[in-house]
Amino acid sequence: MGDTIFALSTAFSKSGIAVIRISGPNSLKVLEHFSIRKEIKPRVATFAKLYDKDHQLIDEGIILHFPAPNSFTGEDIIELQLHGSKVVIKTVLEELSKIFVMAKPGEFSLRAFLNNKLSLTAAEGLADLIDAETKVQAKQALRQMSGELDALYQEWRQKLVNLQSNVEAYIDFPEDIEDSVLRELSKEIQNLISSLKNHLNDERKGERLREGLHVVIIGEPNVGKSTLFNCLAKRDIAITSQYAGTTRDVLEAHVDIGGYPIIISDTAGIRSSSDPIECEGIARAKKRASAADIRIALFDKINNLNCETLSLVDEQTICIISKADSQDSNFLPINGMNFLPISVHKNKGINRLIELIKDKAQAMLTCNDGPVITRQRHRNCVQKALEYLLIFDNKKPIELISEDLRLATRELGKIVGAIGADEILDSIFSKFCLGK
Ligand SMILES: Nc1nc2c(c(=O)[nH]1)N(C=O)[C@@H](CNc1ccc(C(=O)N[C@@H](CCC(=O)O)C(=O)O)cc1)CN2
Ligand SMILES: Nc1nc2c(ncn2[C@@H]2O[C@H](COP(=O)(O)OP(=O)(O)OP(=O)(O)O)[C@@H](O)[C@H]2O)c(=O)[nH]1
Ligand SMILES: [K+]
Ligand SMILES: [Mg+2]
Repeated sequence: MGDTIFALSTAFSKSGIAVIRISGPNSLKVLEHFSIRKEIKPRVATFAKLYDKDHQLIDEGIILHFPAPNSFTGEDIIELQLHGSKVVIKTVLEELSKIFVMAKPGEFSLRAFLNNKLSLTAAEGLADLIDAETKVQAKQALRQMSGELDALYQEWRQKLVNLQSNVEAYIDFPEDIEDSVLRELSKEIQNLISSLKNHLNDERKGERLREGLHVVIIGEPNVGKSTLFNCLAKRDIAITSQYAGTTRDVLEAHVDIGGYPIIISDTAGIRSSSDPIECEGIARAKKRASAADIRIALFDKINNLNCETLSLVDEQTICIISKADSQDSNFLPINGMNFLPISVHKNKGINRLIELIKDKAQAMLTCNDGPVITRQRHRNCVQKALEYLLIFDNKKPIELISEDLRLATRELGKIVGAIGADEILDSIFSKFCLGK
């Protein structure tokens, strides 16, 4: 630590206001550097002018001082709230680099974590909030920022620490340990095992919510896939035409459906083809279809349903009759399946389709109880902790029992940052954005 760092915390683009943050023991030096003469009172917004060494005005702005330890990072912070002009931003950053060090991505949050201002999972939640594209994603991030997930893992970890210290009391006198103590220990461990298993058995809902749900549109050529794709994306992304075989590459759009993050893909029409490029497109379409969470299968002929598309239909597939321009959008039961007629051209059934996607997303992404795993990192650690608990056997020598408990504790410690190996912190914070 030690260094005083700075970064632009807002986006580098033309904007109303730009915020530059400076954090570290020497941050107040910035006042002298820009010849700011006004007294800057702690935590009070002060209007001031910034000058360069030749007494030329750079900009006028608002200065904030958050004295340590009562700041976001826990260090002395100065904020320069300037006009969002690229020239102003560039000039000020250039000046700051003469006296301070440019912050690395996530370095402010890393310092906040190291100064106990943020738990590790709360810092991850903060990064998720910034990355969130929909309300439900933001809600999950805010829950994690509030410390729920941290509290859960800390509670489990503390239980393990207590159990381990109970066991260790007997290490030098293993013959003194009574059966009732071992039975109690077994019981506690079985309880933890079932809590951890429960927590892991979540169908990756939290992670999927963070990443977005993959929905793919499939069907034979010319059924109107790209037309529907553009309609759902509310943008003219894909080329549509009357010629079968128009789409070759998989196209993607991020859309917000009822607060749920959906990554929707348009694909090449599936048919047998001798054109090698079209064949590659079809192979990609099939691959994407099987990897997706939800499929939307389009058929434009009720009486002659395309077999190859039908073979890709499963529980998580929404079956659509497309180009149903003169039809009501009520489900049609065909061969024991329900087909929703839609028409993009006549705007029929589209809202119903959106509702269907939303319902499926809700079912796949909503966890009812307790804080959830939101990253693979959490899952890996909980899984490993579980594995150490599963090999618990109260007939083992006490030293071995104690060692397994220690290793399980360590895995939970990694999630909450109690085991703060540099490489763990590096891999987490380096993915944050600059200035955060
Ligand atoms: N201008 C500005 N807006 C911002 C931030 C910022 O750094 N600057 N934030 C940056 O992420 C977020 C707010 N987060 C913050 C977190 C803690 C403190 C802070 O001063 N904490 C003190 C006092 C807490 C209190 O008064 O309750 C502390 O923790 O001791 C400030 C902002 C969003 N908005
Ligand atoms: N009448 C009518 N025509 C439609 C509708 N949706 C799409 N079409 C027409 O169907 C034709 C094919 O549409 P596309 O969206 O290119 O079909 P596609 O499934 O993406 O085709 P490929 O990419 O070639 O597989 C175009 O002429 C569209 O205008 C609709 O709701 N009603
Ligand atoms: K087409
Ligand atoms: Mg197409």
